[in-house]
Amino acid sequence: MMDALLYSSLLGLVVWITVAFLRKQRDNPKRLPLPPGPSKRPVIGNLFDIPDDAPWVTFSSMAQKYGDIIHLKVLNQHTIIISSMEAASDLFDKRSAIYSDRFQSVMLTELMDMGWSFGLMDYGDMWRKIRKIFHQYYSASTIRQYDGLQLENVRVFLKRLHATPEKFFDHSRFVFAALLMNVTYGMHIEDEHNEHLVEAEKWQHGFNQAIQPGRFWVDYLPILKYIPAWMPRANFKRLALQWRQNMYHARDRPFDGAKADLIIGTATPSIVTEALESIADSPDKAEQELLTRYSLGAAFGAGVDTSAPTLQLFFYAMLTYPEIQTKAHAELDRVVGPSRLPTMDDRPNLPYVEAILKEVLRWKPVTPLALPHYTATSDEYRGYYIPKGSIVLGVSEIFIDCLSFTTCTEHIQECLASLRFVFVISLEFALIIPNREMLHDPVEYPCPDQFRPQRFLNPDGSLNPDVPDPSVACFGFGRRICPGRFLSLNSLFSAIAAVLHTFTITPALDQNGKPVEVELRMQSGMIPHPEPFPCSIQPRSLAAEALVTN
Ligand code: HEM
Repeated sequence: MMDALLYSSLLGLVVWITVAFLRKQRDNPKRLPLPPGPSKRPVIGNLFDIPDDAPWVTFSSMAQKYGDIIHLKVLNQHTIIISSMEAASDLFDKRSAIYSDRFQSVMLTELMDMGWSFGLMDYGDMWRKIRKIFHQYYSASTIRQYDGLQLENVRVFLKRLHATPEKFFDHSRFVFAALLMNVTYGMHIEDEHNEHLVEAEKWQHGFNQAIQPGRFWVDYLPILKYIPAWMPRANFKRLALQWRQNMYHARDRPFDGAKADLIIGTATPSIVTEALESIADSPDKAEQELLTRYSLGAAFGAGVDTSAPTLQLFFYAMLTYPEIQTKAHAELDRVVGPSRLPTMDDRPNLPYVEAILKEVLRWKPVTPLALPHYTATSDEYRGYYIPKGSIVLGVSEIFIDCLSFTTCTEHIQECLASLRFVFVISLEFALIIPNREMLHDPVEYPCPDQFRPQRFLNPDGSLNPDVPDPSVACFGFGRRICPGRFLSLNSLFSAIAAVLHTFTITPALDQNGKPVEVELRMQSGMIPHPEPFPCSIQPRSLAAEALVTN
């Protein structure tokens, strides 16, 4: 009996090794080496080489040691770190069919049941269908119809800033959360305690944890998903269950509420109601409705967590560069005047404010690693073997490195010395744009660590179309480019113009009446957020105060 067991185990082992060997032969017939990288420990590989906090900092220093294409392996998961424009362009642009999939995280897609989200889906038919619906309602030509709602939400934002300026971080988040709920589901969110908002924020928090490669072991060792949630150390299972419930609530209740209101004729017009009406007579109505639910369900998570930190960084920029604020005030006074708020119709006449928005997006992009991509098949590149199913990341830490350089000359020298890192603000950049258009390329953007909106302007103050527009680059490129970018740019412009028109942002004062110096710190995560900092936000004048409060 024991012998039979031993023999069958040995046979099983031999079959397993043979299959693994043949598969390797098939995928890598030339027996090419993997790209270089730090040495791997037995079984766990580079598990302890990837920190939870700010992994791009580590990736960046690894790139200095190993070059612009690095291989890491954690348990059985290959990860390729790309850190040059040349490599990124070759892979993500020229071979986009191979490099456009997403990493199918067990934690996200299975345990949190987020496989429906097209932002996480592999490139394919389902992705195409759902993205098409999204595009229908958030495209450049559609979003202008939300201008009115946008202004309404910005008015609330200004009132909140006036009432509790010290909470400007929360208000900066709330304005986008409320806008997206408003536009998408027709909901009017009164405050942060709204139950749908609370659930959406919890889900978002979980998503941010789970999207970070290496954050949960189960992504490297999928068998762990079978561990029962009650077991000690199965915290990830309990968290996933909680976040999954938050997700169901946030995705479905607002949708179902709008649908129910539509049936009884009391619905506030919104994207959901428009979409449901458009498919009312469709033969495959049930399927269309499900796809619509999935499509719109992606907006909140993708939109709030990116737009909010961008607005928070705007406050930091204004605090740090008061002379820029003064120039923006002058433009707004001249174009808009004291008796009304700026509207989207003013936008073409406010090039300086437009340049401020561009510079905020360029200065500190909030998606330094974009979203991880995944290889659909194995590939050969520069004589290296890139295994099928590798996570492929671009390192963009250079923008943080740049901040530490104080003078322009020093900065340029350093950036030029490490130019390959300049090229990797996001791996998606490589899909379309050439080197010269990188966000911190010191040739295109001299002194890139400095906040200088005027870099986008001609001497006569008009926008200079020859300066590469960072709003294109920071939203990714190619097949996966951010489909919410039009709404995002409009709403960011609206909020920034309104704040500049009505408030002055200055350093907060300490107990002795001295200005508090602020050192910006970024929190870790795939979408690093600025840590809260103090500042004073006061109405610019009595007329401005009246505009805010009336
Ligand atoms: C400052 C604001 C924003 C930034 C910086 C940003 C940036 C990005 C980036 C870098 C990607 C990944 C692109 C890629 O993988 O190549 C992305 C994807 C996405 N974004 Fe945005 N985004 C912003 C706002 C928004 C808003 C407001 C929405 C919704 C209305 C949105 C919806 C999405 C969706 C659904 C995806 C997934 C697309 C896909 O995988 O096909 N984003 N975004």
